Amino acid sequence: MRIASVRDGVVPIASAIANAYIDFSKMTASVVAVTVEDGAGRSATGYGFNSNGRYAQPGLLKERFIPRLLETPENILAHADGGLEPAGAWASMMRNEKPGGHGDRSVAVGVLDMALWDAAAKLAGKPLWKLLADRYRGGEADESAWIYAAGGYYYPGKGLDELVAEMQRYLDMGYSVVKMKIGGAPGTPIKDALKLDIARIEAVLKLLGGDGSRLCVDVNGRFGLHAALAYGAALAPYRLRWYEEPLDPLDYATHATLAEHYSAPIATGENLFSMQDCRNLIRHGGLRPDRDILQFDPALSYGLVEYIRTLNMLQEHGWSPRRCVPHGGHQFALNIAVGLGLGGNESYPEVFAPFGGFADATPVEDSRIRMPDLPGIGFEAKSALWAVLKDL
Ligand SMILES: O=C([O-])CC(=O)C(=O)O
Ligand SMILES: [Mg+2]
Repeated sequence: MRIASVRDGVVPIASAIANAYIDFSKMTASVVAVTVEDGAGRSATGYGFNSNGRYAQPGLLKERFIPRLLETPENILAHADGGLEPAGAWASMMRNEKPGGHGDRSVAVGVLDMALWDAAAKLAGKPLWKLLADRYRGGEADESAWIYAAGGYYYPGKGLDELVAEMQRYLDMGYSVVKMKIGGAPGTPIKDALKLDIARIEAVLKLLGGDGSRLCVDVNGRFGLHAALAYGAALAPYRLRWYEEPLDPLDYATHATLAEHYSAPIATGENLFSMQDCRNLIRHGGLRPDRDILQFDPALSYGLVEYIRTLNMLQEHGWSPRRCVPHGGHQFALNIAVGLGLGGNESYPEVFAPFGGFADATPVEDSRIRMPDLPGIGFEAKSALWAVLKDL
């Protein structure tokens, strides 16, 4: 087993949308293609990319992680089942990297890790979800994944009518749970934002028949404790599906205080990039394993090799993998959700194209989706994404 070649590029995913913390006017993604030869005459090319929210990492890839990946000793790339073991490549990429301070290097490694898993599944002639179920769950995969439609961004000129029309489109596509941004009406102080957001939330809830369990709201880490508590008190009567990233993602103590005062589900974790950071959230964030949602995104956080460490850590702390619903709306996390039995996956029906969204011929029914039976992650079955990746 040998890493034969690695190619990388940068593509734009810029758009005019904004959340409470950033706009996406200059957002980019790294894309990579990794070709692996198995020494028995077979080769496979896997593809990877980073999900939205962090930028492309061409410098880190070219200077450190691609050269180290190409130097991976052949003997650590073999899995006991005869296939490719991405953990060997991961160890090689992380040689001479100190612990802590995960920053953007976890994004660069995550992009390559995704491509390695795509190649591993293609070499095995199986979809990734099946390879994962075979390697880690005695062959047992879920039949489908729960997904929800994430959107509700701030956008120039977007008012209540446009917001409700957007959510209606998601319902028409087969989603029954939707997510919208709050806490960030452009140029609005947080005290005025609450009034505006309650009007936005009530407009969407009306569309959802008043059922709070069908609506998630996302603050993108903008609030301090005071605003998070004030919003929490206002949101509590609606019994929302979840209240996402209310606080700075690394400020665990404030999460613990919020969780004492807000009893409905809290979701967070899309900006935690290592098992160790996730463990600190679990140890110190006061989150509740019977209701809260963990959104660690393998594409941003050193990939699936690290995500498996995170799932093991969660198990040691009494958390079920069903509490995990990864951020990022990509096919990689969707395969992981079905193969490893997570609680579901995010979906972006209208934003972050072509990286958001799933295989073309997989309809959403009652917020659930089935997986195509195609070797690898399934990028080739998503035409808009494949049009970008095939040029690598
Ligand atoms: O707006 C973003 O940065 C993406 C996000 O939080 C999400 O999908 O939950
Ligand atoms: Mg979010």
